[in-house]
Amino acid sequence: MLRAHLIDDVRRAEAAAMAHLPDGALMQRAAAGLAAAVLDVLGRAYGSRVLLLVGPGDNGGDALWAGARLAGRGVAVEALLLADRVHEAGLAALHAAGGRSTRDLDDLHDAPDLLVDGIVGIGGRPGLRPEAVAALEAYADVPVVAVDVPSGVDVDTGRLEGPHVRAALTVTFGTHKVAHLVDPASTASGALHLVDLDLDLIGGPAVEALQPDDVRGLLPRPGLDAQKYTRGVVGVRAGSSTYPGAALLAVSGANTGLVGMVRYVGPAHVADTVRTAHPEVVGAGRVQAWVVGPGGGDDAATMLAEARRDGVPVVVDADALGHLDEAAADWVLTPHAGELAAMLGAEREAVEAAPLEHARDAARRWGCTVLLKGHHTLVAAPDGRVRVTTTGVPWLATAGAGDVLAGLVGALLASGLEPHDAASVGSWLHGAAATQAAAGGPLTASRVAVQIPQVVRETLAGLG
Ligand SMILES: NC(=O)C1=CN([C@@H]2O[C@H](COP(=O)(O)OP(=O)(O)OC[C@H]3O[C@@H](n4cnc5c(N)ncnc54)[C@H](O)[C@@H]3O)[C@@H](O)[C@H]2O)[C@@H](O)CC1
Ligand SMILES: Nc1ncnc2c1ncn2[C@@H]1O[C@H](COP(=O)(O)OP(=O)(O)O)[C@@H](O)[C@H]1O
Ligand SMILES: [K+]
Repeated sequence: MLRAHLIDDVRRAEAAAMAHLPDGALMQRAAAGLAAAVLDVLGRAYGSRVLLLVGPGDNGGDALWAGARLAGRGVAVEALLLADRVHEAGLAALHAAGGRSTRDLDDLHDAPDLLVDGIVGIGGRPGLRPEAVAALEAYADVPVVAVDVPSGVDVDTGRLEGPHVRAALTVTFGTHKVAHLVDPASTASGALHLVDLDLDLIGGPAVEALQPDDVRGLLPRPGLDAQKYTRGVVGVRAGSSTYPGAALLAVSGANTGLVGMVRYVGPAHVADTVRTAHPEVVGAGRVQAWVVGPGGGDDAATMLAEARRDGVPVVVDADALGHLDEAAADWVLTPHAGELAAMLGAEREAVEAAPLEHARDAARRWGCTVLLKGHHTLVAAPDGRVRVTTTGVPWLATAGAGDVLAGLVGALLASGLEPHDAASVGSWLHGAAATQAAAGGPLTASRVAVQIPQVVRETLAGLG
């Protein structure tokens, strides 16, 4: 599991570690990891040029000490000092290793190969000062390696307010931070590299992200004595004359072999189309979970009321979300930002600016799991736990992809996974299937569903 902690928990763990370590030991570990990661990006030391952007705190100190190490390896290192006072020992070390520093952007001429953003770290307030913005604008085409976090982002919430760094790589220390994983700040973090500081983090993670091993441990697999009914039956109530395709896509997400049987209930002509494409699918009967809503149109309210009567877990998606007055604890709601905004009486922009806060609010409000779709989909539980999906590609933002996801999550619920696991494992598989199917190019929702068994196969085999 990849875990992200809040700043206060990081500071507590750092203080505990420093109590029994020599002075500066943690910063040296951080700087060594940072220098190694920068060298990796540069590919060679001699002939490379790096510019450090240095702010007033220990984040700047990390950058300066790493700069000293890089200068010692033959990299041409300059530091632009963006504060009246910077980390003294770090600056002295940089100078001693042959690096140079200035306070004036005009002293710098040729563009470096790489910027190292040591402006602020976990002590930073959101936004950047004009001097920092000017330096970033002067080298807008140069890739940035962020130290700990891209400066200017709101580290604990993932919000973006005001100017901030856009990193190609963020080298972080001890544990991940919320802004690395949660939108919109995750889009400013680039690739992530964690330098282990051997911290003892006592507080639980603020958010976590499933890794292939976690998914392998959670995936349902049939026992030797399995029968189709013991593996779970999922039912899909979706589609209408206006949107017959949504029924097909939801069924294709449900019918990937993860349960013993799939039922479809909907208009007769839609049911015919569904069974032509998926001959395994049967009609009404007992299920262990329902998927309700994709393409339901005006029938969505009835679909939801009928599914509710069975007292089994329900995935509530798309049109059905507009008819939700109450939910049971074992339900999963799967809105995108626009749908969640309507559910909460908020503006879509407000949800997009603070998805973590809104997903948590919704999970508490309805007392069930809420899966908020987006670039990094969030799965929030009513007790505040949140998982974030880091698989997937932007090509997945395509019509019908959400219908496939709803079907897949429903199948995992029917197989017996608890709602938080079903939603987060489903979202992980959905993203991984999209990445594989897209293979660097465009994608349609149908292709995502077709790819799911292959992703399951590789995950079970430990190839993920
Ligand atoms: N906590 C840890 O476990 C470790 C922390 N280290 C480094 O220390 C950093 C935290 O250092 P600090 O606590 O000194 O804090 P920062 O270096 O993040 O900066 C805080 C300083 O920046 C100023 N400031 C705040 N917002 C600003 C803004 N938007 N623009 C300009 N100035 C701003 C503040 O007034 C304060 O002087 C971490 O991010 C990491 O890089 C590492 O050296 C090693 C381990
Ligand atoms: N920028 C993005 N990067 C990766 N995945 C995305 C991005 N934007 C949306 N997605 C994913 O694409 C899918 C779109 O679903 P949804 O909005 O419900 O569309 P539809 O209703 O047409 O099926 C969701 O799984 C969502 O997480
Ligand atoms: K930084």
